[in-house]
Amino acid sequence: MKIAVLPGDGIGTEIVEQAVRVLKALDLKLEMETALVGGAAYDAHGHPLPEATLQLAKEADAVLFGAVGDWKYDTLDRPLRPEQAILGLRKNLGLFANFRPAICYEQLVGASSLKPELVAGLDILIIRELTGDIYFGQPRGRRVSPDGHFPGAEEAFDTMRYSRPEIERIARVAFEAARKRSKRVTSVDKANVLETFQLWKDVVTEIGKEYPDVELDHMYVDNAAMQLVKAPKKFDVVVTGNMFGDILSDAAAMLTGSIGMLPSASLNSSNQGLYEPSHGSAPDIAGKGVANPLATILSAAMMLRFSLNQVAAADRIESAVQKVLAQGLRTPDIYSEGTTKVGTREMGDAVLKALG
Ligand SMILES: NC(=O)c1ccc[n+]([C@@H]2O[C@H](COP(=O)([O-])OP(=O)(O)OC[C@H]3O[C@@H](n4cnc5c(N)ncnc54)[C@H](O)[C@@H]3O)[C@@H](O)[C@H]2O)c1
Ligand SMILES: CC(C)[C@H](C(=O)O)[C@@H](O)C(=O)O
Ligand SMILES: [Mg+2]
Repeated sequence: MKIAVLPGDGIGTEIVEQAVRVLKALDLKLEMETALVGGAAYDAHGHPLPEATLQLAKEADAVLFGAVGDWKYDTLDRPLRPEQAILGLRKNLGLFANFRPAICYEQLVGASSLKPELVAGLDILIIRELTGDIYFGQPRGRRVSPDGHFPGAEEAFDTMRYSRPEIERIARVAFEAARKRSKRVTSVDKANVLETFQLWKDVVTEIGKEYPDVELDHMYVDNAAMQLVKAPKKFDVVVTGNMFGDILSDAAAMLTGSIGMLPSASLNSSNQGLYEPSHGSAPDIAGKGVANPLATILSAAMMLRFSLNQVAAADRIESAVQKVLAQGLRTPDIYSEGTTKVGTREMGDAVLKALG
């Protein structure tokens, strides 16, 4: 089983290091090969997603990804910016289905910015479409405005678009996932304003008829953002487009205590997957050894479960994470009084030890 390990930038290298240590300790005969990606690859090779890195990812059974980006690259031409690496991997590998489970572990109820009773027992799954929407729609660009409110002014534009098959396949992913959980799907859209999301709603409703055992409801994204902080436990599986999913999953992260707790899996139709924390390279804390590695370690567990068919090993990692939280160990992002503050590496050490 071959894993492409792409740490990337900022805290990406620190957190992936811990996940790799955990994977190695499992004795699974995993072949891991590391490559540069993002700003690190740009610095070394002049491109955020070098051909060799893309090739490695394509040939691997799964990809373990850290994070990319730093403010210092924000003035580069867009194709050279670090973020294009993760977008390019998603597109090139066809990783259209992004799973972002937001689980509030019992020990972290107090770490959430919401009242404990709102998040205790929370277990929701955001399924984000990952290769379409305004992220990839053409045309896009900057130009002199030919019309509009200010003809002749500089303007920029992007295109939001979804095709029926793109919506059908992500809807099926959501309904199938719901069948294994509490059989409820909330489809989040903006059909009251956008054609793209009227089609989204129509198609999800049609596919829903193939799953009569799953209850489907629809919610506008603005309301969904509000409900997510008002009564998050009312949700089970949430399915939505690329951009709304990006925003709602960061919001959902805080229900779990920290964005440092939110893992993710991005799958294609052959179950090849890329596994990464939902957060970014966190330049504000990079190099300080304080980043929370648990989202990445939990992403590695998802990799074992979804792409490598190593369910027992995935269980071992997830129980080890629960154990270290029960021991009271906390990186600063999830720290609260009465617990023990540890750094990235110490948290990795503790998970290793707790693997048993
Ligand atoms: N998939 C990715 O690679 C990815 C995802 C999101 C953002 N980014 C990039 O990361 C860079 C920084 O973006 P941002 O600041 O908006 O988002 P971010 O997720 O990197 O950080 C947001 C906040 O959360 C904190 N944080 C994030 N991960 C943490 C962890 N594991 N432990 C503790 N605290 C953590 C950060 O310190 C920061 O205060 C940008 O260049 C952005 O484009 C990359
Ligand atoms: C870095 C960026 C391209 C990425 C996204 O917007 O998808 C990130 O925010 C994420 O959530 O994975
Ligand atoms: Mg995001």
